[in-house]
Amino acid sequence: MEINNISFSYDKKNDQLKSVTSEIVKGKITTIIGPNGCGKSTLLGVMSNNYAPHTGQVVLDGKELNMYKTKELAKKLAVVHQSNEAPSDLTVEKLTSFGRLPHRTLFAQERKEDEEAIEWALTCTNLQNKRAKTLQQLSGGERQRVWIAMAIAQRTSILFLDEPTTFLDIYYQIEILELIKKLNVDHGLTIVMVLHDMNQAIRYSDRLLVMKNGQLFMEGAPHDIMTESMIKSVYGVDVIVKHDQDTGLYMVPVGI
Ligand SMILES: Nc1ncnc2c1ncn2[C@@H]1O[C@H](COP(=O)(O)OP(=O)(O)OP(=O)(O)O)[C@@H](O)[C@H]1O
Repeated sequence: MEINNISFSYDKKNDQLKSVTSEIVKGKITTIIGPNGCGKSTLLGVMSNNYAPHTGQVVLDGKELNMYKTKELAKKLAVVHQSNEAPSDLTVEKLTSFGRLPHRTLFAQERKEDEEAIEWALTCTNLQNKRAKTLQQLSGGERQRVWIAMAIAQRTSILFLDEPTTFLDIYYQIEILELIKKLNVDHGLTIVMVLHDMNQAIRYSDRLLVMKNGQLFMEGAPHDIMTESMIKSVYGVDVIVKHDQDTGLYMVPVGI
């Protein structure tokens, strides 16, 4: 996916994205980081054709995003949004099956291919035993896995996740990030996610897009770009960057 000179405004006065140019590399995990309000979710929204940029274009597989029909794009790209709501009486299996809608025609019966995709999604997310449960019977971590199951049941090669670990305790955060990694390594999904935790971003990403004030401030491999001066410029926070033989690169905030 190519992101070519994207500018976007919600109110047609101030640009929330300013001339953003980048590339999402196939088969890699790319994480968008940056301070609150810098435009991470907005960029994800433009990259999934939710918002139309007023300049520039996003090109997926050689075709501009706005040239795709909704269903056609939904066969290539799935999104797990920041907050999700569903009627509380729907079961895990039913919600997961909604991921198949782009592949079905009106009134069509579920086909073998749909059943297989749903089973695959439930297995990947370890929800087979929870399939008959409703959302309100699940923990926050399990609920997040249901939204991921629904998205991957779409069987796309690209998966976007906006802050997938928010509101989860550290155990469930790691569980979700390990699941995302597995989807990337074992199933070849191209991942683009937004994260706030920089140490998790370093650990789970091949590439980082660092945003500041609606602009792409820097991009590259975590080891190349995560420096004390970069964090200070972007977040205004003093950090110490450490290299550990076992855990790799990590950073410790020391003040503002
Ligand atoms: N629907 C909207 N209408 C108008 N302005 C919006 C809308 N959504 C976001 N904004 C504004 O656009 C800017 C970028 O917001 P965005 O949500 O993309 O930032 P973010 O980096 O994802 O923030 P956070 O880390 O807090 O989730 C902010 O100034 C925000 O107030």
